[in-house]
Amino acid sequence: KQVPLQHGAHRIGKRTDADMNRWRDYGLGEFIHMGLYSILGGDYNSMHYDGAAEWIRSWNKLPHEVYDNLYKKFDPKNFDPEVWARMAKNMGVRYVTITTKHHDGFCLWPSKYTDFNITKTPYKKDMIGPLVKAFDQAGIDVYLYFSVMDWHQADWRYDLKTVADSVAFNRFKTFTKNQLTELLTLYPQTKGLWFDGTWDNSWKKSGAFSDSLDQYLKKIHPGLIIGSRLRADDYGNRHFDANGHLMGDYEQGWERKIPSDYTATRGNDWDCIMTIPQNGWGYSKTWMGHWKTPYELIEMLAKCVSLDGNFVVNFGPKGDGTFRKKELQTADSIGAWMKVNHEAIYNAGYLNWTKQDWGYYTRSRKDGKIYMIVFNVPINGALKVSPAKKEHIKKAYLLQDNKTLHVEALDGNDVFIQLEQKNQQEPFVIVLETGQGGQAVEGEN
Ligand SMILES: C[C@@H]1N[C@@H](c2cn(-c3ccccc3)nn2)[C@H](O)[C@@H]1O
Repeated sequence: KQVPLQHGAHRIGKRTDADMNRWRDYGLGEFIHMGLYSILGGDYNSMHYDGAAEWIRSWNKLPHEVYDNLYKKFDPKNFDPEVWARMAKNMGVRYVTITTKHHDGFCLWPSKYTDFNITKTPYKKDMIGPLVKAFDQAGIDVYLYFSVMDWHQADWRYDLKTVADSVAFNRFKTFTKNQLTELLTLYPQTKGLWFDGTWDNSWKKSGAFSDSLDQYLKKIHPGLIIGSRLRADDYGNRHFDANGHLMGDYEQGWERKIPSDYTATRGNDWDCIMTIPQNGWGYSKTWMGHWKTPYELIEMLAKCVSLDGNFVVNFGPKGDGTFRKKELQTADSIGAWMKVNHEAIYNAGYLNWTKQDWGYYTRSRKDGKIYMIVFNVPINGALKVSPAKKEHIKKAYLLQDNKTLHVEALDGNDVFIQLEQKNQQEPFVIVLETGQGGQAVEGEN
């Protein structure tokens, strides 16, 4: 039963314009967290903050004014936007999301709405403009991360309990709208805005504003892509309105987690953003716990694309503007794999065949070609494939060298695909050519 809403979803079902179709086909993306927190790297006074490094300002051992005065030290001397763009290109990403202002309120662009910005630092120069230009020239689409929650602004409120709260928060809303207008005006190449810091009651009570802000931003920047983390509906629901419809162009809730299966995606567009360490987005001198290997990240990428999503790997450059070695190596390894196997990732999505243990299926949205991205080769070297009804496997071959593989018919239209050499050292892709109807391969007599 649907309830009447003033500020619910603007559209039911996927956005199908050219900009969104391009977004849907990205496959692989990159997130970059750079800010004052990058200077500390998760440490202060030789103590290590074991929360997420970009949240160190919230640590009771670090006085707010000490953190806020870090702007006097912000000087990424070794920052080179071309190096950042080349690294992304080499990794094979097709979109990048960069922090313009994180929760701490420090702006990496010359905002005229607050002095807490990069022009007041020893570095002085705008970082966002050169980055947008460099990525744009590298053919990588740019999205701008913007935190609504802003710990530096006196008018920010976690909740609206009094009239005074609402008066202050109204000023804050105007400030927010002004900064967003400024970003879209200064950097018109931007394809979308990535909102964060919208989980508090103050914003949940501002559904009408978030609705009008979304519409305003799309009016001044047609085609702009905004995920589901911006809006709240009439009742403070986020991501999905009271009628279960997604508010936003894609579901932006998958932070460090991946849908278990296709049903969990509710048939919406979505992407998953993922840290290489267990948690922590800004640079941290000591990565706590497990660092995901390139193969773990490639498996997450394959799983996301197999479920019609994109996968976005986060990097946290150091305060000097360079990346730690481990991150460069990770980008390199993923890039090497993508060079050989990108056909199974770009412009590819969900295939409704039964999931098998050896890995993930993707189907090209361009030509319908089917890919098997294999991570787990069974002991007997036989990969089971159960096509949907009426689909038959005509041919199977390795993407990397076009080597045809033997296909053995089983019951119905199931087959075993036989692998000769079982000593695969890394995830690999098999291409399947299918035909409709008829017995595609000779059964073994
Ligand atoms: C993209 C990531 N989102 C920010 C974040 C998420 N959260 C958060 C807050 C409440 C519940 C769960 C997660 N806190 N900060 C992280 O700091 C990083 O920017």
